[in-house]
Amino acid sequence: MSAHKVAPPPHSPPPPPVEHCKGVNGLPKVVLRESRGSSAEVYLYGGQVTSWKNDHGEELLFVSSKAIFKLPKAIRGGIPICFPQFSNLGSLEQHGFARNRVWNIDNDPASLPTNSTSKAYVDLILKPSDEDLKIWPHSFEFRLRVALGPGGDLMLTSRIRNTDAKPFSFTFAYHTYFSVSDISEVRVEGLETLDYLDNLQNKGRFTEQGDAITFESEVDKIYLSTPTKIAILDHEKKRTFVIRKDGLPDAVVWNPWDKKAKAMADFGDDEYKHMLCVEPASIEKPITLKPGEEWKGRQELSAVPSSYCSGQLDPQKVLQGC
Ligand SMILES: O=P(O)(O)OC[C@H]1O[C@H](O)[C@H](O)[C@@H](O)[C@@H]1O
Repeated sequence: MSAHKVAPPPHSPPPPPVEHCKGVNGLPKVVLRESRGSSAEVYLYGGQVTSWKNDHGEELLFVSSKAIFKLPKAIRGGIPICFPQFSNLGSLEQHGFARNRVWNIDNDPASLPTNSTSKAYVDLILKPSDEDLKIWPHSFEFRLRVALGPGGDLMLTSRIRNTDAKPFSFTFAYHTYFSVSDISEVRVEGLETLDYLDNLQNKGRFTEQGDAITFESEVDKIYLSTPTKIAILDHEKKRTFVIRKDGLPDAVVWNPWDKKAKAMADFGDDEYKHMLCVEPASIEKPITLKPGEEWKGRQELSAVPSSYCSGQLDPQKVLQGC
């Protein structure tokens, strides 16, 4: 008799690829999920990615335990967007205002070519308010797409259009905070032998010497005319981040180290050991847009096991995408 046969439990539906919900302090955020398990979170505050997890649920970005999710302080970690000014290179506040404005969902994004079948993406838009126009008198539309690829890659595409009647110029960076096991075990490949401006030496211009970039003290450098691919090798985690970028010739490398860490209210004293910023940017040569023109800048992040390259931390293999 089959009277006692228990029906199999109903399958719970898979979580949606895009979910709009509330984050810290009730701030609106969007969660992206890919079917194999990777995920990302984007706050409308700052248009800022604050989480990127692989399909094992491991966090790949650094966000400070002391981050303040409250206007007007930018969120410390994830991927703040520096626009229309990087650092203090102009009359605006440090890193411009895009990172501490509330962005909107863009329900009518002008079409972007998609080369992926993923539905896990969101389009945001930032337009200047009347107050913004007083401090930076240029009309623009900034469209940001954040997308997760089927393999868990995180892609950010920025499109900035001049909707003004006169040209304007800006500098830009994706201020990406990577999570690393131990900064002293990390190497960056792809920037060796390049020229850089050293923020710790009055932006003086120097040429990088030696093989790879390793870390044993504070670093704050703007590498110039960098290749489209940069790798961060985390020896202890046996993980390599590969950064691919387009439209962004420069790359900032920043770690505040112990003294600066202590001086930052929204950053833990020892957290510098577990983060590294590598920031695809356009700084040395500001971008100029004529009325009606649009600029596009992209960064694509992947995290691969270092053993992916046959167990060798061979930078050339990583950079060639073996
Ligand atoms: O503290 P923030 O305004 O977020 O800036 C954090 C850092 O951003 C960049 O990496 C700059 O090159 C650094 O000079 C700066 O200290």
